[in-house]
Amino acid sequence: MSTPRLTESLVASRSDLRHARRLVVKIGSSSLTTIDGGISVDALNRLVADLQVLRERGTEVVLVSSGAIAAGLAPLGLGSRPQDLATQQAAAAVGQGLLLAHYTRAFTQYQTTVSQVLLTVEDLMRRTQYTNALRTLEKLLSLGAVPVVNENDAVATHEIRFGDNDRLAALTANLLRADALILLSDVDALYDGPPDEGGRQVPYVAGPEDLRGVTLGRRGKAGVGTGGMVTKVEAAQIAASNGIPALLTSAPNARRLFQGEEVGTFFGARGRRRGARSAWIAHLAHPKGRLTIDDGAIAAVVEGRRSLLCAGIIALSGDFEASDPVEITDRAGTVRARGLVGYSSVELPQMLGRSTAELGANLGPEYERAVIHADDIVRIETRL
Ligand SMILES: Nc1ncnc2c1ncn2[C@@H]1O[C@H](COP(=O)(O)OP(=O)(O)O)[C@@H](O)[C@H]1O
Ligand SMILES: N[C@@H](CCC(=O)OP(=O)(O)O)C(=O)O
Repeated sequence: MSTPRLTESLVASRSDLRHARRLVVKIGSSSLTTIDGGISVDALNRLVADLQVLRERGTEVVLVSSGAIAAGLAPLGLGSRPQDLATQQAAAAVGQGLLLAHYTRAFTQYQTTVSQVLLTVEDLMRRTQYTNALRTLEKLLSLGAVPVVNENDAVATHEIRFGDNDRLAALTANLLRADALILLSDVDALYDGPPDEGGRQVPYVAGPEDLRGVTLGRRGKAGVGTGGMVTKVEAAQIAASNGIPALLTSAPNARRLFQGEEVGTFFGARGRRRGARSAWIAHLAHPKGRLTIDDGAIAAVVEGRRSLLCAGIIALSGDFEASDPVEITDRAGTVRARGLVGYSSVELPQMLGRSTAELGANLGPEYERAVIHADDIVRIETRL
């Protein structure tokens, strides 16, 4: 696998987009569909032409495209987006191939090869699978192919599916250490309230404090998208908190955005750029258990970035093995960090509250290790 790209993002403002080495661009169903719910070949061709502008100036592009379910509706004689999972999956299974055929045709005009990468959350939750996904995507990019990513809807279940492709795109941007995440929707920017009810544009979001007065709607007027603005802002926040700026605008504005014009909403990157592994711990790994720790341990682990020692653990729950991901909560139950635990849930109860020296003396020197090493802990920003 190639070396993780830990250098800072090259994108600090819209005008820096021209210098981006790698961008993850996500387009939602509402931007790819016609009024009757089918795929709009014109919209898709326009997007591909815009992405080609990026590629021609040397930017690697990964496209996260929704639209499989929409593309499958007409061939199956379905009038509108189905509500039940089985029919959605059937529509996606029919539509995904058609969607990719449209992309293949559109990119072929520019002699560009496309590839299809279908992911489930499971793929990114298990470390070996996420490493494989990363390696495949890196290889595709190095070979000059454009990865077109979507959720593997046909096999995903409610329990394991990504909330939506906005989140999938943010996680893909993290995985690939992109310079920015671009979210293209049917709305030209984030508004401080529903745009059709007089909301005003928010051009810049520096952090969660800028979102305090903002009302986010769930479903767009087109009715074909799944997440509305809530999931877009969550995705932007995931990226930004991992050092990757995010830009939100409408698909027709993409060209102007790529040229550095002041369109859309820019979510400034905060915090340190995390390696793919830290991002995995923070956002993907499915926690197998929970450790509740006291105030002193919160200060050491969350604020002081030190390892978690046994003496600070008040309670634990769950069934986990050594090296499994667990959540670290404070006394109030708020998740403050995640980490890869060094002991199993069978070993830990007898160790609780004891000092490292005591553990070494009573259980042997192999128990003198921290419960979670500082390198395996990722702090979680308090959610919106
Ligand atoms: N505060 C807000 N700012 C901008 N758009 C909003 C806001 N609240 C709700 N929306 C709606 O969110 C919609 C975009 O979400 P969605 O339909 O899921 O798009 P996509 O298919 O691109 O994922 C917009 O059409 C807009 O009407
Ligand atoms: N994977 C699904 C789309 C899921 C989704 O998040 O849709 P959207 O909110 O329109 O980006 C599909 O291809 O139809």
